Formats: sequence, C-alpha cells, structure tokens
Amino acid sequence: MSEQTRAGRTAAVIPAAGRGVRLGPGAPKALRALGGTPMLIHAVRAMAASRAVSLVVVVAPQDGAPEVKNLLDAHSLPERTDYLVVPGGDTRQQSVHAGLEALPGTIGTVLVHDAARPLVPVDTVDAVIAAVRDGAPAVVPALSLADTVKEVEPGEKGLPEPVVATPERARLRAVQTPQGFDRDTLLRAHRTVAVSGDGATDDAGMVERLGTPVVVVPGHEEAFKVTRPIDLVLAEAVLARRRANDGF
Ligand SMILES: Nc1ccn([C@@H]2O[C@H](COP(=O)(O)OP(=O)(O)OP(=O)(O)O)[C@@H](O)[C@H]2O)c(=O)n1
Ligand SMILES: C[C@](O)(CO)[C@H](O)COP(=O)(O)O
Repeated sequence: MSEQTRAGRTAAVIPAAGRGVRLGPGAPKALRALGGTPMLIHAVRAMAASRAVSLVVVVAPQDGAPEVKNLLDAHSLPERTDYLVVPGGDTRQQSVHAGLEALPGTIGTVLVHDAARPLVPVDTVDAVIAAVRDGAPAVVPALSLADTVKEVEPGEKGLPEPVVATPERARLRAVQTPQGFDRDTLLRAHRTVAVSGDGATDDAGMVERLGTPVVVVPGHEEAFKVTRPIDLVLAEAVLARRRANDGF
C-alpha cells in the first residue's frame, strides 16, 4: 500500500498559523517581512522550487485564511504548482493535521515545512523527497550540534538548574524541516497519536511513536528556524548575500 501511494504526487504542508511570541510583538510570524517579502512567501517558494512538489497547502492563522489567500495571489509563484489555504489550530500539530486532512487522495508523499524556515535550499527539499521515494516512510533533515548539550532538572526561571546528564554529542542531531513522509503513515500518526508529551514537537516524533522507523538526511545551515529576534537578523543577512550573489 505504502509503495503504491508513494508512487503518487508530492505535496508540501506549511504550518503558518503560529503567533511568533518568541520573536516579539507584531504581526503573526509567518506574515512578517524578510527582505521586504512575507516569510511565508519565501517558505512557499522554497517548496514550490522543487519540481517534484505539485501542491502546496498553507495552514493559515485561524481567522487569517482570506488574508493568506490574497497574499499568495499577490506574489509570483511557480504556475506548475497548485496552492490551497486552510485554517489552522491552536497548536502546531493541530495545524499540520488540518493541512493533512485537506490533501487529495492522489498524494503519496507529503512534506511538512515550517513557514518559519524561509530559506531552506531546494537541494535539501529534493534530498528529503528522494529518500521518501526510495522507500523510507519518514525522513528528517538534521545537523550535528556545535554546542555540548546538558540534560537538567528544570527549575524556577533564573535559578541554577542541576545537571542530570551530558548526552554523547556525536549521537545527537538538531532536526529541521521539511520533514518527508509516506502520506498514509503521517496521517495515521496524526489520527492516532496523542499530540502532547515527548515526541510531539515535530511530525517525525509522532511517527516514531507509531513504532515506524525514521531516518535522518543531512540538513542545511540556512534551513534554520526564525524563532527569536537574532534569527531574523541572520535571515536578512543570508538573503542579502543570496541576492548579491544572484546579481539583483
Ligand atoms: N498553532 C500553531 C503554532 C505554530 N504553527 C507553525 O509552526 C511553525 C513552527 O512553530 P514555531 O516556530 O514555534 O512558531 P510559533 O508557534 O509561531 O512561535 P512561538 O512559539 O514563538 O509563538 C511555524 O511556521 C508556525 O506558524 C502553526 O501552524 N500553528
Ligand atoms: C518541527 C521543528 O521545527 C523541528 O525542529 C520544531 O520541533 C518546531 O518546534 P517549535 O517549538 O514548535 O518551533
């Protein structure tokens, strides 16, 4: 069944319904400008840049679907790709679930990509799709860590926290998006797995909870998530360098 569905088309679901509290006051994060263009538009273009992606489903803030539709209409996007907008939920996983339920039956492979990762290169997108099409039911791009990581006993904010363990860094990876899935597998995870607790911060974590294997492929430094104000400074710098290199 999976092999059969994976022969189908590839869609990208972009959860974009978050507020961006950690970025500070302002418009919903996905709608904030990066290089003069909403972050969401960068993310949509990043998915549609892959020739394998034939449908992009944007999950908009709950009451923001009309605004997001207008935004997509107002920006140039590849014509070979179809675009759909659906309203999101209170959590990232509710939003992703809403996007998945909107997929037509012809979709065999699905990517889930944060609107907050506007600069992911198309080679990373294609590598994830290729790994799913080669038979992996769940694929995540990830990077090794530059910092040592400590596990702590979380305490009150501002107070010293006791260290519990120092995990072996060589075995750790920082996970990015787009994450790629056999569509039936991810839908099953979203329909059956609890959306809180360990493994609920990303879609691959939910698939892990099904007992289904997940594999990692190399991520990319420019696929970082715009979470805090410093990330926006970095994103502007990366975009400016790209534009200078492209000569416009
Ligand atoms: N209810 C939600 C919450 C998050 N997201 C999306 O999930 C992605 C990753 O989440 P994150 O970076 O945490 O975004 P926010 O939730 O907006 O950030 P914050 O936690 O700082 O408010 C973002 O593209 C965000 O729009 C979503 O679609 N629906
Ligand atoms: C999905 C994700 O981007 C993988 O790193 C991450 O788990 C999202 O976490 P957030 O706290 O909801 O931004």
